[in-house]
Amino acid sequence: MSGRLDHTRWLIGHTRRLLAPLGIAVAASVVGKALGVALLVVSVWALTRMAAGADLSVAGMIGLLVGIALVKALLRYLEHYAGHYVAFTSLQRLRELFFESLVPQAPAATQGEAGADLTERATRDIDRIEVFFAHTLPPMVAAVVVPAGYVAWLALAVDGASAVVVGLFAAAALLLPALAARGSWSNARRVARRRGAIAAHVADDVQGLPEVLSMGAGQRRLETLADHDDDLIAARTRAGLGTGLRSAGATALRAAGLIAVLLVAQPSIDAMALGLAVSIALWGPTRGVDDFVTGLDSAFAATARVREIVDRPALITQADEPQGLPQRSDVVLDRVRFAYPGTARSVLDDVSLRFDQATWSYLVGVSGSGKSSVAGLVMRGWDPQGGAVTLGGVSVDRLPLDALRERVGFVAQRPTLLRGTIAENLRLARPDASDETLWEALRAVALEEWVDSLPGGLEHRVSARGVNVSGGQLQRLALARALVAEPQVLILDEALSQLDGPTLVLVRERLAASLRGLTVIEISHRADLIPDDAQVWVVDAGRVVAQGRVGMLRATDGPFARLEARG
Ligand SMILES: Nc1ncnc2c1ncn2[C@@H]1O[C@H](COP(=O)(O)OP(=O)(O)OP(=O)(O)O)[C@@H](O)[C@H]1O
Repeated sequence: MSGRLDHTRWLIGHTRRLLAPLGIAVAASVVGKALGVALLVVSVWALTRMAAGADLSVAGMIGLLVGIALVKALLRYLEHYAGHYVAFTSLQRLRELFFESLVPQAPAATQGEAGADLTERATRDIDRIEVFFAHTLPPMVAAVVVPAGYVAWLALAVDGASAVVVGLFAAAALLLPALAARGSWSNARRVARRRGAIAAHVADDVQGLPEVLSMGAGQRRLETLADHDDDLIAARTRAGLGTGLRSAGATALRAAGLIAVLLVAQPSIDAMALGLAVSIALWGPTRGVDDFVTGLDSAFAATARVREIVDRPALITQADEPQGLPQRSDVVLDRVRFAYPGTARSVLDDVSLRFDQATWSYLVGVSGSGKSSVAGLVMRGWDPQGGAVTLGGVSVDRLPLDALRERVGFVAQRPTLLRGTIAENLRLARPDASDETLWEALRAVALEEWVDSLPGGLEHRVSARGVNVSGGQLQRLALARALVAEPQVLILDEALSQLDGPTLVLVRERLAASLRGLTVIEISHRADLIPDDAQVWVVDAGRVVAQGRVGMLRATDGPFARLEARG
């Protein structure tokens, strides 16, 4: 597990191009805090001078103090502006990095329960890192430089003994947070882990609410959530106790510092007054360190969670010199052997398949036979351990990943719609697609009458995940969306499974009539209703067990006919 120093290096690596604004924030913090101390010190110095009979202009002193206060306010603004500029630019970069690193890991990293946890890492964890960028370096530098400067001034201009005492107590106040460092760090990581677990648990419950309630598992789920909560509360209580003890220690230290100054500076009134003024005024800059230490540990714990994703070795890698895109769009698997990462069992064993350009081919087999795994390999969700997967004669691992995934459209059995209008959903891949293109796609999936009948038509709003449309409408909308994207290969993974027989036949007929060079690979566990003239591949337990024209296979007593008989 990486430590704080390592996380600091990693985070600073993302601010390299922001050194100028960071420098401005640090300088503004140092000068601003020095002026804050000066307000008190100058006031006390003026009073001691006046008490000693010096002829100082009160108006002039007030003018000076007002001037210092104004400049200090301006510098405070500058410190915050520059600090937050650095923070938000860095956080934006981290978010980009997070998503960039997820792309080659998808869908493996984004499947199932990982979703909610990933969302927590991509949003709230990255937000928590703000403390590191915006509220750490400037106050940290100021907490060291400002006391050092005033102690030097005290020593040179007022009284050496008071300076030593003020310096020692200021240093002790700075070192106090370090005493609790180990406990606070492990606690911060525990808090971060628990927060992630709670977010994942709540997301699962919200998504699976009907199942949880119908299984009578509501109470049990709440109890598990309460356990996570208890753990979080315990960790946060411990963190609060640490902060409280540190704060009490710092207060005691400050009081002791004042008494010590009085003891060593007497009988000189000047040394006592100025020593006290510097001591009291330095509480601000030194307290700054204590303030950010807790937030900083949360930021490092959040950094660790973000790095668990970003630093994870990519499942698939981009070719150093990707090849140009092929003209053809036939898909071929040649003697492919594949086991999911971390598992020993081959789910595809010596599999060779061929899906010709501009044809609608079928890949059928019982549940678990390896059909979806084929789709995953074509889109490079994973890479096979043996054999080759080619598109238009070029190995898919030689193609730029973005271009490959643009070319290969995919419609899942349970697709997701985004909250918005039907038109917005259909235009997901092509924001500039015309209304006519959208209607054409809707006609191809036999949805044009339904959309036309909706209030607003194309502008009708669908809810997130498409809960206000039926399963079959959802699947057909997803298919229309894939058609608008104009892929060259379209993989339908049980994507028409919720359609009744006649609608299924109608959609296949309409689509097949408008293929225009599109290569369609339909994955299904059902063999009935497939047209007689279609090419089909039958897989079973990760092996190809039959292949040919459907009509021919139907007439033979073999794997296809047996699959069809299962219904
Ligand atoms: N991400 C994964 N990690 C590990 N094993 C997996 C993963 N996805 C699928 N498998 C396993 O690989 C085998 C083939 O699964 P696959 O999803 O390819 O089958 P399928 O024929 O598409 O099944 P279905 O018709 O039920 O969708 C199954 O035994 C499954 O448990």
